[in-house]
Amino acid sequence: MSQATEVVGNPYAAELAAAKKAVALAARLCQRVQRSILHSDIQSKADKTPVTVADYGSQVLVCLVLKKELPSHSFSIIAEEDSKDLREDGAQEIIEHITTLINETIVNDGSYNMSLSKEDVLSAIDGGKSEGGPSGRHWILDPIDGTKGFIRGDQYAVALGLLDEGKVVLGVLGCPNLPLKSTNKNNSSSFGDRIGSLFFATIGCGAQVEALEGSEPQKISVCSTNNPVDASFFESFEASHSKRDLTSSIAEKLGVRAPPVRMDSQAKYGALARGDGAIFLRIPHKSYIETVWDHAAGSIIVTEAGGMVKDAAGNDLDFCKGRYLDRDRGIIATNKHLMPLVLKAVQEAMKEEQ
Ligand SMILES: Nc1ncnc2c1ncn2[C@@H]1O[C@H](COP(=O)(O)O)[C@@H](OP(=O)(O)O)[C@H]1O
Ligand SMILES: [Mg+2]
Ligand SMILES: [Mg+2]
Ligand SMILES: [Mg+2]
Repeated sequence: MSQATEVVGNPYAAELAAAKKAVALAARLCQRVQRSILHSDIQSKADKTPVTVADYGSQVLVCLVLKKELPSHSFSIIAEEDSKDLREDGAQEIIEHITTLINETIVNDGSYNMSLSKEDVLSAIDGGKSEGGPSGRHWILDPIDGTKGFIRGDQYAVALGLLDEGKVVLGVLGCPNLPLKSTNKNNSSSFGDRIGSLFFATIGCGAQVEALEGSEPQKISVCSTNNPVDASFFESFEASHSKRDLTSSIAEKLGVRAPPVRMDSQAKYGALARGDGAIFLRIPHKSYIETVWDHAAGSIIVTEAGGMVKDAAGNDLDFCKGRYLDRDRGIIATNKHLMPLVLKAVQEAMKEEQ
């Protein structure tokens, strides 16, 4: 489909074009950092989860591109990172490194003739403090989702969504390490062996994928199986993010035969949306509270590809309660045939949980 046909009838065409540009540019910075990541590029946050120079750099670049490309829009963004740790004593070197990475990425891209100072970088990071909510428009950004995968050299995603009057209306997922070709033979395309996938969707317009560095977009859809025996399921690579005793008991109840496909980040939602697997299970420990940026982009890509995304009680995810997701524990994504069966198995497994 050409760019021109893509925008016809899409009320979010301008926002989608800006979001794709923002995610693609941020992904370039991430790819460069991942190729030669150093110990000094990584910090530990107060909650003991990691953050890298690329998480900060990606957040700044996404905000910068959205503001440049949509100058007449008021700008509110709920983003994962803040500058608190970068404002502590001893962080000068890391801020300098982040600033250099951002400025070099801007120069190499050539779209904007500008250079940011260290203070510009810190205040751009802090621009992500919006509380979102049910009214107005708010971007939702995970500058690197799957930071642990990113550090390991595995999958990660730059994930950007748009909330409009309480509903996620647009999502873009940049997955630099995900092959463009689906592993589902029924969805095989002419994409060859290229690595780097950009998934995107706007409400009512379907979901598509193209090469991260640009190619003709292709419509995608979730796999259509109605038999769980033929289904495979995705779960987190990190064992601490989703309880494996529960996911394996759910798979057993469903009769799923294939072993789980373990992958970091919302790349799982992208892979599910194009039919690489049939079910995504995320059942964190009871005390864990989900954030909106971990699911906004991925969930609209799956629903626009014909799938469903629910919490463990079968409710839709509610993205308009602020920075945290208001949901019953657990997130399940699958197609419309399998959802009732998976929900039943999830609820049974949770009842039996020790
Ligand atoms: N103990 C925990 N339980 C569940 N999720 C966790 C977690 N610690 C971190 N996470 C979240 O899991 C996300 C990665 O998801 P996945 O498991 O699908 O790779 C992380 O996103 P970030 O990497 O953006 O911080 C983080 O928000
Ligand atoms: Mg994080
Ligand atoms: Mg995340
Ligand atoms: Mg993140």
